[in-house]
Amino acid sequence: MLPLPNQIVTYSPAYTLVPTYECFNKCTYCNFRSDIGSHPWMTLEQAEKILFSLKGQGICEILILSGEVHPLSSRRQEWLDLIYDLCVLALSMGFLPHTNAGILSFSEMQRLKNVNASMGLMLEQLTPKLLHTVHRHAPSKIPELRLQHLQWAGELQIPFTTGLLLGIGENEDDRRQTLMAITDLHLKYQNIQEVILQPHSPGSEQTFDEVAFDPYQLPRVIAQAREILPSDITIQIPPNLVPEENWLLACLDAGARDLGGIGPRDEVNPDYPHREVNRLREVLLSAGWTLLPRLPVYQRTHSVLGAMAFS
Ligand SMILES: O=c1nc2n(C[C@H](O)[C@H](O)[C@H](O)CO)c3cc(O)ccc3cc-2c(=O)[nH]1
Ligand SMILES: C[C@H]1O[C@@H](n2cnc3c(N)ncnc32)[C@H](O)[C@@H]1O
Ligand code: MET
Ligand code: SF4
Repeated sequence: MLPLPNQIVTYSPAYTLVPTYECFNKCTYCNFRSDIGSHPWMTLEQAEKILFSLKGQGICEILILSGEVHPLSSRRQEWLDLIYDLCVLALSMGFLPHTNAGILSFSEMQRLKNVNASMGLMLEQLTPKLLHTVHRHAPSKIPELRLQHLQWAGELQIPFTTGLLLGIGENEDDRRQTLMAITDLHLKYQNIQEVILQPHSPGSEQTFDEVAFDPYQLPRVIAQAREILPSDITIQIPPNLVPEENWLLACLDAGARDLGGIGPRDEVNPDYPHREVNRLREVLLSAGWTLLPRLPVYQRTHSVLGAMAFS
């Protein structure tokens, strides 16, 4: 018997490629970035080897997640070309790219749209007070810039993932404001597929010494988000950052319906490995949920690449 639609929870079998860890921002919660010039960038030859080894493993999405090169740097064009070429390579090998490379210009987004099934950028939190704390040295996290990026993604009709980073110094009202801004953009452009509610999870590399977002609060925040967001936006949570199975199930009861990209290494939070997909499937099934894989595009209407994926 097929599961009822409201009993389905999805995930995307994914692998993350990192063009560069180098980043001109210094978000204090980041465990990912490295200093400019400290490591060589990924080469297409390296990427080809990795992608070749992934064939036949059921992986569909290639998440291209990058540190950011300053918009005025002489290497900006080379960086964007590398991201573009990685997307083309992934497509040519039968994968669907999803790029989150931080803040891009309109023309950069326009170019990457042609080689991505979908794209993403976390709004994090809109409150400007974070520019004095965790984002003090992170010009890419200026709220207006991120809103502008989302607006352009809407104008370009790019199927899009955004989200909130939770527990970085915001309060409940700040979260509500951020969720309302996402709602407004979606009502205008209808291109937001999912909103990630991402609990801040400390790792070994970061300078921010705040505690983790309390995972016991997550179901409440999900319920709040579900009340604000339009019903055609799916709420995504990262299962590796919710270690207790009962609480993961409580998150689903509260309205989360997607577990994001699941792959061998969480590049953003390498200290929190994923459970085996089979284990996740068992846990969910014990409470009546059916875990199913999905593509990085939800609908066929928004992008040519998306339509091709379903044909
Ligand atoms: O597609 C995305 N996946 C995001 N993911 C998912 C993730 O990078 C991978 O898809 C899997 O974790 C791979 O194992 C995050 C995971 C984290 O632990 C922390 C932050 C993120 C943020 C994003 C994101 O902005 N976009
Ligand atoms: C790619 C996305 O990863 C998220 N991100 C960055 N660092 C952390 C962390 N320590 N814990 C959880 N999420 C994090 C941010 O929201 C960013 O936009
Ligand atoms: N640098 C981008 C951002 O923060 C994506 C990767 S973050 C680990 O938005
Ligand atoms: S979170 Fe993204 S923008 Fe911030 S320092 Fe890390 S890589 Fe750079």
